[in-house]
Amino acid sequence: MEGASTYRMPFELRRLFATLLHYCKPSNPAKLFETYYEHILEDLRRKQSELNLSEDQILHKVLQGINDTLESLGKDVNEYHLVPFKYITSDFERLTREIAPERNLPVLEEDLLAINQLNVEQKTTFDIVFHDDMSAKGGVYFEDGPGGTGKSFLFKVCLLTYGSEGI
Ligand SMILES: Nc1ncnc2c1ncn2[C@@H]1O[C@H](COP(=O)(O)OP(=O)(O)OP(=O)(O)O)[C@@H](O)[C@H]1O
Repeated sequence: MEGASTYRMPFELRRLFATLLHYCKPSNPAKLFETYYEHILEDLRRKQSELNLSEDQILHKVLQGINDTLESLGKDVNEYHLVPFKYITSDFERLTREIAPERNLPVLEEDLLAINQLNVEQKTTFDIVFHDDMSAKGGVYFEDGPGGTGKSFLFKVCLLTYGSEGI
């Protein structure tokens, strides 16, 4: 952790910290957490005044970052007793976590133009999906077809449209 803290980004340190907890089983996780706490929250500290974050909210976000990695390893941050209270994730945070990676995808200029390139089948599917969503009908859609027929292309256009509409 000490070496990594000099050249790794804080969010990477949270991931590394979680990985260490899981694979290296430190004898005193709370002490390790306390020692590197300021390193693993540096990014949040910088945004603290801009986002008006309290110390409790920063701690919550740090635990959330660690827990995200631990959950992908089948664990829970509460098992390590890093803090003297139970960490609880709200349903909203869970939902945001699923959506956030999609929202953070880099958008290229060519991607923004892709909506004008949809072929007839892609456009028909796109219209069905967005008509349903705009009319608040919503739904779950299953996209299938032979390889190379443009499923990923259509999916990318749908994602970008969702993002730009703020849906
Ligand atoms: N409407 C379109 N206009 C221009 N290029 C397209 C269009 N649709 C798909 N393509 C291009 O065709 C190629 C194959 O498309 P895509 O990867 O979306 O197919 P796919 O059905 O997801 O394939 P696979 O099932 O093999 O992953 C890609 O290079 C993609 O950019």
